[in-house]
Amino acid sequence: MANPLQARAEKTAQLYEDPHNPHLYLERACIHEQLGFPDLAAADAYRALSLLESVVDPDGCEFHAKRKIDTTLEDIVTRDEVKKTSEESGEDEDEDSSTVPVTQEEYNDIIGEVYAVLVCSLVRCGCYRDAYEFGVRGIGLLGDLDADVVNVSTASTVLQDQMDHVKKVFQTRAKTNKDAEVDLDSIDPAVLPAQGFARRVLYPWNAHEPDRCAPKELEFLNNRLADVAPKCEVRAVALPALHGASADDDTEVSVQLGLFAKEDIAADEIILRESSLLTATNRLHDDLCDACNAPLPDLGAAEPPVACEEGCADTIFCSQACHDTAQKVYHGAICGLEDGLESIGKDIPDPKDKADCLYLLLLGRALAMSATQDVHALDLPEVKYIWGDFHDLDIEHIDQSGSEEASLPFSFQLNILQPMRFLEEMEIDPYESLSRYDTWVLNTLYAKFRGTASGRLSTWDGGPELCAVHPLWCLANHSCDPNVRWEWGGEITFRARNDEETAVWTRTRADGCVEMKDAKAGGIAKDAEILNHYCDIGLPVEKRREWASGALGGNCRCNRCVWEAHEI
Ligand SMILES: C[S@@+](CC[C@H](N)C(=O)[O-])C[C@H]1O[C@@H](n2cnc3c(N)ncnc32)[C@H](O)[C@@H]1O
Repeated sequence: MANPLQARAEKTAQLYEDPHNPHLYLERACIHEQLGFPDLAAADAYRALSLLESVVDPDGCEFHAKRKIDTTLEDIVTRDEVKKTSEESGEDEDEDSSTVPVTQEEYNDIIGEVYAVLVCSLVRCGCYRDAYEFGVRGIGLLGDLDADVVNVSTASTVLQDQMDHVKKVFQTRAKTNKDAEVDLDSIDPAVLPAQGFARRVLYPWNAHEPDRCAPKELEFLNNRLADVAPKCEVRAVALPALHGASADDDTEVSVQLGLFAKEDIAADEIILRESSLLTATNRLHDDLCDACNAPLPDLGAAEPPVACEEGCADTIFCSQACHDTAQKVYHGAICGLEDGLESIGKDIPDPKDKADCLYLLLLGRALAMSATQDVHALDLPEVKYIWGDFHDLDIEHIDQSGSEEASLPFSFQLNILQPMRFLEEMEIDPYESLSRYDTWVLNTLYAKFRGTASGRLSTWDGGPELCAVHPLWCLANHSCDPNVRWEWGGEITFRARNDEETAVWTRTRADGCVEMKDAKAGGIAKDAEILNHYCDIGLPVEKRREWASGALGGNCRCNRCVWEAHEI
């Protein structure tokens, strides 16, 4: 392929014109595979598969596979025949005379390759559970097809090879005898990992990401900050680079943003108050405001809770103001559609999956915001300027074995299937809306949320139940010797620490003596950086590093950590 990026752009443009064409999704999946994006390839192959299913089960599918007619006589004849048949039967289902339905022959031609690409891509991402499910389905289906059908035997061989790989993963996970033969039917899919990884990168075709350190963008952010934190300012700052190879080089820096004090700030002063509608909860039938997640007032209060008047029975707001804002910001597009949407990502039995599902719900809120405001999700002000912790991308050198860049949790359920369900429940055609909600857009949203969202734990079971992105609050960097505390009720706040709250540095010398450094005074001096804490600062250095490494992208190298770990 001459230039895969160019080929991808051309194929994507064709898809925008011809969004229900499974051939094009399969072709783009192959380009994504070559570009080293098996996650995007899996999503395209799944779109092709879902559309192809309509060929064999037209009544069971909402979206039907069709393609723009080309100028061949055959296509024109087919189009005219379809038109005649629907006129005779009184149907006017497909008024679009520029498309023809995908035929059974076309289905037979590509179904094998679609399964092969889907399963290979899921295996490459490490999503073995869904790779197994589709592999078994594909092998069964291809077995039923005529062996003469084009590509079937090649695809069957590919699927069998992939299943051999899945069997090995199963044997390792289930700790069974490695030399024993494993029967595909005996595999318990629950033993296989469902979550793999995708590259966490700024996609070369992503034209939505701003140059956050440019003076114009800094001015924009500072204007927004004026109301939320009048004594603070956003500035560019050089932080130690903490990812992978850079982690060993303590001179390498990453230029990012941070919050700074514009003037002296007294101890205990609240310096930032921010509320956000980019929130999500996994509690069903909640007693929290649907918009800001503040507790709902009592029914008998002077200003009682406000229900959605369009019949969303479980959508309650803490005030008329939250109701009105919600309608404009995110609820407009989903008003009246609560029943279908309610079941997605909530009531998760396994606590391990709860945090990941909260990110899915946050994604759902971002989709609702985008649809309500008719704005691309990556251009929403709550999203556009937040940190995505992207790794550098070398598109010329693709590491097929999986690379350090592949650090974004990725699963078939959370990145492909459930987002499509969200769109369908929102009455948005996921194929026609590809330019807005393509998988790379969703991955970018996830990368941003995973780097910045704050979570709240349930008072019932200690599991995560609430999360939100506060786009200005999250500009503050971390230190294990922070100068602020944060609290999150309806709004999130920063309060300057007082003398009793600043961290005491402690380390044990080789001779067993404990060394301590006097804690700093509270308050924040003009021009000092506002330093938040992403972990409990009462923990010892190893534990703090362990807890904060996910949010930081590596081991903390703040002054306190470096001193306590005897690195200076
Ligand atoms: C919530 S964001 C903080 C704001 C971010 N600097 C920005 O430009 O928007 C978290 C990211 O900031 C960086 N960061 C925060 N504190 C850091 C620290 N003490 N050392 C190195 N990097 C830090 C890490 O890259 C981390 O993934």
